[in-house]
Amino acid sequence: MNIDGVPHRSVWVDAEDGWSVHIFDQTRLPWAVEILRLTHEDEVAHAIRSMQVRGAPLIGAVAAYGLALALRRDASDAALESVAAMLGETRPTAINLRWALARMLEALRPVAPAARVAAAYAAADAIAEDDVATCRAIGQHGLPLIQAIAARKPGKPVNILTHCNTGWIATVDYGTALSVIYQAHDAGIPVHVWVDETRPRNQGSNLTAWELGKHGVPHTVIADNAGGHLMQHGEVDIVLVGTDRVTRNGDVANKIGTYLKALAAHDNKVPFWVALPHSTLDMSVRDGLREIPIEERAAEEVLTVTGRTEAGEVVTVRTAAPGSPGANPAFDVTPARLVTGLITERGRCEASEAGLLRLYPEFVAEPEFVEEAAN
Ligand SMILES: CSC[C@H]1O[C@H](OP(=O)(O)O)[C@H](O)[C@@H]1O
Repeated sequence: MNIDGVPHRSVWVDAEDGWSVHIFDQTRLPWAVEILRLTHEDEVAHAIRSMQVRGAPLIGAVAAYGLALALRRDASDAALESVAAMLGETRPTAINLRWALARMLEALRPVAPAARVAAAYAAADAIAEDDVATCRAIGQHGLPLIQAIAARKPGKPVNILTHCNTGWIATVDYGTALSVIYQAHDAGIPVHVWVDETRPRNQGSNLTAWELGKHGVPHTVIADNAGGHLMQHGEVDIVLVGTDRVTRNGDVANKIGTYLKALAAHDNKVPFWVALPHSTLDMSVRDGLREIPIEERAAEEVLTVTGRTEAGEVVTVRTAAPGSPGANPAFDVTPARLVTGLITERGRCEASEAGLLRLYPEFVAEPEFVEEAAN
């Protein structure tokens, strides 16, 4: 995707020094496009924890580069293992983080310390390039869904509801659910996107709306609680969301509020599709509700809101009553029974073990749990 016509990526190695890592500060978007130059694994860990960088596939890619940064100072076995473990603990729900670090460990453990830095950057680059190709392919496999709806309502926009941000800023490029939307828009299909604001961090109103506006995709920001009403009144043709972890039986962990959208979609017979790259699969888990760790973030995120004043100052203000406590589960789990289907880089399938194994036959044998591989 582009920013103002400039081809862009969400993470890149500095072309001048060849080793520092650049990301956007997503806590400053859409009000300012600020680039952070990361030079130490602790800066990477902070960026992930604070959501300066966020998005399941992207945090995996950035953590991979964070490991490369650490090895520049200490490429020992002990450093390799301890930094991978530290980065793996920054956020618990998105399996992509552990998937990427497991891939890095698999690539680097056999390499002599003296050759590890070059190998680490090569492995991190491979993860990033894999994500770009994967997310582009997700868009291509999702496109027929939009085309089929458009064919049934010629000349009218396909109304798509999406939750959180699953665009190019949440991945290395293209996005997941938004990759489908971009490809439909770029193919000339009239689309309109209902953008859930996605409290508490407003990834929808801040990031998805910014991305869609930059790309000229018609959209409307709505309160998180409006989606069910719109579905009841026939204003939503399809729900398209991303995910942070899909289990072997098709359960879907995603941003808090996704489950409620799935319930409303089910009740109104609106197709509910989930877009994901292979790095979001956790085929060692069979019961998402009981086994996927749900990140509990600071209550402050619920009790406040961040925005820009008329004077252009970005501020955070408390919106909740003084003294009231808050709770902030950052994800929820949508059971497979509420998911119409999964859109992956290999094609579409039903949200079930049989569906996933048809696309990913290599997972027939239960794999070692990814977390164990990363530790
Ligand atoms: C393609 S991003 C997938 C997923 O990640 C987001 O979580 P967060 O904003 O907390 O990093 C959100 O759940 C997206 O659906």
